[in-house]
Amino acid sequence: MTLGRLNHVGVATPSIAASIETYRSLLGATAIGEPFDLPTQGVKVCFIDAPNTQIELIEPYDDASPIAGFLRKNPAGGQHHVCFEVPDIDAAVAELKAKGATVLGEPRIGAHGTPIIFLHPRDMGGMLVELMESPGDGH
Ligand SMILES: CC[C@H](C(=O)O)C(=O)SCCNC(=O)CCNC(=O)[C@H](O)C(C)(C)COP(=O)(O)OP(=O)(O)OC[C@H]1O[C@@H](n2cnc3c(N)ncnc32)[C@H](O)[C@@H]1OP(=O)(O)O
Ligand SMILES: [Co+2]
Repeated sequence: MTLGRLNHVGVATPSIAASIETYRSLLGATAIGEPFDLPTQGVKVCFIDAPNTQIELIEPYDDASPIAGFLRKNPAGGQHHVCFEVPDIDAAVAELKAKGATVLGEPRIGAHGTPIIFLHPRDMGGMLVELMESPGDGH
């Protein structure tokens, strides 16, 4: 497995609209994508571009959202996960499982339209790590 670029930092929020305003007013964010729903993953998503990576704002799509528990513990939201790119998600999953890591679920299509998986925080020193297969356009 080859660790690739940091594709995005996932930030959980109770309100994407409020977070957009914070990034715009405090940090001068200008490249703010249109929010969109990803019901298959239980979240609403909005990407804010930085020169070398993205902030992925995620808000629960419904009460069954995988981030609902996180927001109950952290009502104001906060850093939720980091996502690194890998060249081949299936090869990465096989290698990680062989190393005894807990891969959460099966590869499924994420917000960039390529397959993703998550490693359990206990395998990564308390940090939720997402791996995504590199998109063809490099972004
Ligand atoms: C996929 C679309 C988009 C994309 O980029 O394409 C996204 O990234 S959407 C992101 C939302 N989806 C996910 O997060 C899916 C993977 N996450 C999970 O399966 C769960 O959230 C899981 C298993 C990490 C935690 O589940 P849950 O919150 O229900 O369990 P617990 O509250 O019991 O937590 C267990 C243990 O993990 C710690 N924890 C939970 N969330 C995080 C986190 N974000 N970062 C670090 N640690 C986390 C929690 O504190 C518990 O620790 P413990 O020491 O056992 O108390
Ligand atoms: Co993500």
